[in-house]
Amino acid sequence: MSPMKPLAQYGEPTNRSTALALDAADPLAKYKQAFQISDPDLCYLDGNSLGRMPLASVKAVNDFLTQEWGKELVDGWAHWIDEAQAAGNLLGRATLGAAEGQTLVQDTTSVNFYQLCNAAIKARPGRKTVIIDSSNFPTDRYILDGIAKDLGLNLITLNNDGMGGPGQVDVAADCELITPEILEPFLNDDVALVTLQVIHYRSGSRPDVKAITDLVRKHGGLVVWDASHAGGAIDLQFDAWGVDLAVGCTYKYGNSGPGSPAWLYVNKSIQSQVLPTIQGWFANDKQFEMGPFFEPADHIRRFQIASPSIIGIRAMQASYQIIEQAGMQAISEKAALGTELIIALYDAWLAPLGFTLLTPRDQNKRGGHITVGHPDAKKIAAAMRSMTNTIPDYRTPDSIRLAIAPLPTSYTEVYDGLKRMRDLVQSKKYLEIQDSGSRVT
Ligand SMILES: Nc1ccccc1C(=O)C[C@H](N)C(=O)O
Repeated sequence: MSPMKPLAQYGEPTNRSTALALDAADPLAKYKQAFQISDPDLCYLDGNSLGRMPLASVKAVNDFLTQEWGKELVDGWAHWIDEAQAAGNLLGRATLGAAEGQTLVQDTTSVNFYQLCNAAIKARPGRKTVIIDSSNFPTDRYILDGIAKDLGLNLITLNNDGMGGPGQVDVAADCELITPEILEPFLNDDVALVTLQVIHYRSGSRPDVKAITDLVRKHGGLVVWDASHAGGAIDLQFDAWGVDLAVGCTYKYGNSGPGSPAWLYVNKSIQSQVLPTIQGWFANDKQFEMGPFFEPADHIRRFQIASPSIIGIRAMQASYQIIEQAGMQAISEKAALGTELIIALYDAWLAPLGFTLLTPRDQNKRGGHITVGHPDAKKIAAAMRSMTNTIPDYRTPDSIRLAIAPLPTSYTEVYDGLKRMRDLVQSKKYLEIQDSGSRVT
């Protein structure tokens, strides 16, 4: 597979022929057919929230129902029992740069985050400070706040977006980005845990995972990374970067379906030092002896709580096999080029209409989505859906996220979506939009 050339070599970004030329040269173009495309006119730019459905998932789930559960009944457990680990190995290999035995596919990102944050804090006894940023995803902020209250810890919220939070301290960050320089003044021998996003959910910024992990380690603390918006979009190399602990979901760029099982990663080098807070029976070393005492396995299973969702795992495996085949290098390259196209169209079309760019221009500092700000963002995002057959998403207070999910999204889809967005805002027709009444944005 030959690598893609820089954007400028395909032509002027505002010409549709440029997007068509990008698609013609795209080594991943064929993968769009692997997904259900019910409406070919729809520009789906929200793969950063919920990925499209791979056609292979239908067969995988159906086969599970009829050939496994339906036929095998309880005997199926003989081969289902370790599926959280098998699925974890696939996900780790395909998307995390993780060798076997360090990843589990189970539960939700929230539960996995709770488990790993608690484990990290307890692995640093005597340390009483935990650090998060105010632009972090709500579930991470709320869960860490709960843990801090439970364990009597001092929670520092780095106020990098002006929204504040418990124990807030103001920091000057560009595009919300937490850098080692911003973080370092808060690190000392009282800090047990720092938790950050690999790709910021709102702004799309990407911190330097290795540099921050090394810095926190130098001060004796641990980092829990949330890679929900990064997995399947950028080429993660957790083993090589020395990441200790990480979590993420599988329903965004992982295309595994709404509520699909999430994952956790615990580096082999620290597995013996960290323990689960929710001591489920799957974590017990001799699980089927069902003994009176909890004795955790000395490997990744010590973080498994309970029965894996096999139906969810079958859908997830179908999707991650496609990702593995396509390869994260090609996928991350398309995310970089596709987001560059979005930025070029933003410069030409959106900036003159009063939009601002909230994502870094440096492709090493972003992932698969670009975020633009506008005072009428909520209305514009809703009108794009109902009036132009283009799906972005809105995030409070004033952001619209526009993503290229590299496997199912074409460059032309991105181009058409951005053009419809420009025309809509230029015409001011979006001002006529009525609130849909949905709780979801
Ligand atoms: N699980 C959901 C259920 C309903 C609506 C959105 C979600 C999301 O996951 C949102 C995503 N994490 C985001 O960055 O906005």
